[in-house]
Amino acid sequence: MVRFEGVSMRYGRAPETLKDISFSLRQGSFHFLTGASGAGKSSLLKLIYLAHRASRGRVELFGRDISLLHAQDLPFVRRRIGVVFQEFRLLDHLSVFDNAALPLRILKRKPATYREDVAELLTWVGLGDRMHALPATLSGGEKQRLAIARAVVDRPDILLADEPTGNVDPAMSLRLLRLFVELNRLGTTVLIATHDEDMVARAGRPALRLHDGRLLGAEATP
Ligand SMILES: Nc1ncnc2c1ncn2[C@@H]1O[C@H](COP(=O)(O)OP(=O)(O)OP(=O)(O)O)[C@@H](O)[C@H]1O
Repeated sequence: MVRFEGVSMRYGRAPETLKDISFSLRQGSFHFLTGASGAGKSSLLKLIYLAHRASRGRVELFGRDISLLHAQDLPFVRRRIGVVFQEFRLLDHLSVFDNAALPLRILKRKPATYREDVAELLTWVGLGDRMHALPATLSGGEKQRLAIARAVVDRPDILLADEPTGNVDPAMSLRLLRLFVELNRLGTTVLIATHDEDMVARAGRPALRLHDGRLLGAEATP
């Protein structure tokens, strides 16, 4: 699903943020990505969701070297990847329901085909009674849960989540973890960047550990 071979990346002319990273994520696997603030977790996710290019090495997605993808292929590849951004990136003028349904709206699916599923998903993340609200009226934790609902609504092949439980209480964190586990059980490859070592321990899943832009440890390659 995802394969990095000797990958480095830098922002502009700055020194390398990620250095010589190699790992692979098999289809259907579930990993955490841990490391101190600034270790490079978000940067590594950016390489996978094609928001940034490697400065060295090779990144493969779905068995294809991404440097060989044509520009017109990029939207199709991106569509297979659900992303929970650290800063949510919700659309302020759309309701909670329409934000959650956004990937389906972009695909021009008919609302009648997804209305119930989206409502059920929003209920699952505890937003069943906020479906008609605007994002500006939500708490930080509610925004985070909406961002998660939007990322998983179209059952992506890969789910990337950047600190997805940073703003919620332990009970909701557990509930969201169960949502990720359930999605993974249905076949989605999951990679969650987090500081939450308790969640990592509880989940009993392998972790890729970043330190100062380098990947540590034998756990890194499943
Ligand atoms: N857009 C950018 N331009 C320049 N430098 C950046 C940019 N984004 C991140 N960096 C730098 O890259 C390094 C890694 O940042 P990154 O956000 O990937 O770390 P992180 O492990 O996700 O941190 P956190 O847990 O605080 O989110 C940091 O030194 C950061 O300042």
